Amino acid sequence: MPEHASSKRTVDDHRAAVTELIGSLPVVRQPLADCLGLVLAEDVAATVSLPPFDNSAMDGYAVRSVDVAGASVESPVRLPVADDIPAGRTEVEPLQPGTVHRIMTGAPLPPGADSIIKVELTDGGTERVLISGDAAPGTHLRRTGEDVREGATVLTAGTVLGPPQLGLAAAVGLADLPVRRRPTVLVLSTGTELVEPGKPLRGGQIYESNSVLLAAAVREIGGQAIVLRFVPDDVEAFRDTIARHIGDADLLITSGGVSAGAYEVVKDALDGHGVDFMKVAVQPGGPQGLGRYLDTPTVTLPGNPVSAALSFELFVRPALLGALGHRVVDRPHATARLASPLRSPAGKRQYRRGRLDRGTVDVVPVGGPGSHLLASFAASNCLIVLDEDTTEVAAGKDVDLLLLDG
Ligand SMILES: Nc1nc2c(c(=O)[nH]1)N[C@H]1C(S)=C(S)[C@@H](COP(=O)(O)OP(=O)(O)OC[C@H]3O[C@@H](n4cnc5c(N)ncnc54)[C@H](O)[C@@H]3O)O[C@H]1N2
Ligand code: MOO
Repeated sequence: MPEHASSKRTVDDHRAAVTELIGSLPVVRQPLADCLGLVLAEDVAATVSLPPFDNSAMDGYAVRSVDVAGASVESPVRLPVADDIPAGRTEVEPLQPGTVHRIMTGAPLPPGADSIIKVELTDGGTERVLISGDAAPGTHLRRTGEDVREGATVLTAGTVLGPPQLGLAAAVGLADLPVRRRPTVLVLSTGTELVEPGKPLRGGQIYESNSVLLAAAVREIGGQAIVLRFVPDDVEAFRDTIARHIGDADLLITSGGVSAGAYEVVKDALDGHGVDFMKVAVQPGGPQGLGRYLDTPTVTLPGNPVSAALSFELFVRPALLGALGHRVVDRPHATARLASPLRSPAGKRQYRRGRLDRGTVDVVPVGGPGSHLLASFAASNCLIVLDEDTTEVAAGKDVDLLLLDG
């Protein structure tokens, strides 16, 4: 059967269809420890000010600045130490004129004190202390609310929660945060020829790699992947495996079994059961399927390892990022000079593997266009995008890139 480029779906249309299929994930309150990389779904406010109370920024002595005015090495001031305040003291006695309190970093400032003399400017005394430096009012003090005021919005909806944001949430007293919950994604590989890595390989068999790659790609963006051991090319076994696990899943991703062969298990099992199969005008990654199987969003990727990886990259990754609430779902683009000429099939958007190294202006194609060349993909850090109208690009021409490590 001849291929008609015009009857194929565009990359952008397929991506939009996958995005619509997956939709948005529900908002839940998640403990901070499980929020890394997730997106805040609502603004959140501080339950306390930060700092919550006036406190010392130094280990030293809380003083009234007038009591140490003019103190120096040549003319030190000796004062009685009336109290000792470690960090964590919840009750502090007021500071009486003419006395000091020994105080540690983070300990509450006693009423009446207006500055801190750090211990290095003293003899460190515990009964009486010799102070050989003065301090203007406010020295080494951390004031209530100077970082955050109680009730203020500290993190806004749409923020990607990294270590500093999670630390801030904890500091203002929040134990959990409203986020879009992690999607649970079933990853299922098909093919009688596939053998689990670590087991002996016979002629005609290959090690199964797609489920490892796809599960890692799901986890990288914050999803939970459940890898179902790949099933042989047997429609009933395939349907049984899915039926046993699909209940709790937000998405089913399969790889393999979707092209034109005699044993296309995914197609045979899902076609007419809520999943449609089509060709997308892309290379690699042409044969695709999507729909709802047993009412669960289902995306069927082609089996060639680079096809599966690239299909995830182009269609599933942005859809899952969008479902998680990310505002930026695209990889960064760049333009670079092509180091060696490339050809591309008319009517298809081709994604070639490339390397663009820091400080260089040329992008170097890595390996050929074949969708079985996994090592080339693993050695790349960008994709060279050759659009549907491009059939060749000469060396030295500018090309559009998607940066995979950006
Ligand atoms: N007559 C045609 N043949 C093929 C066409 C076509 O249009 N007409 N399309 C080709 C393209 S493009 C692709 S991509 C593949 C897609 O095929 P399937 O999705 O049916 O995948 P399989 O046949 O099951 O496998 C393809 C290839 O990839 C290897 N594979 C599969 N799964 C895994 C896995 N989990 N880990 C590692 N390797 C895997 C498999 O052994 C095959 O070598 O079809 C072309 N053919
Ligand atoms: O379209 Mo297939 O995915 O190139 O190898």
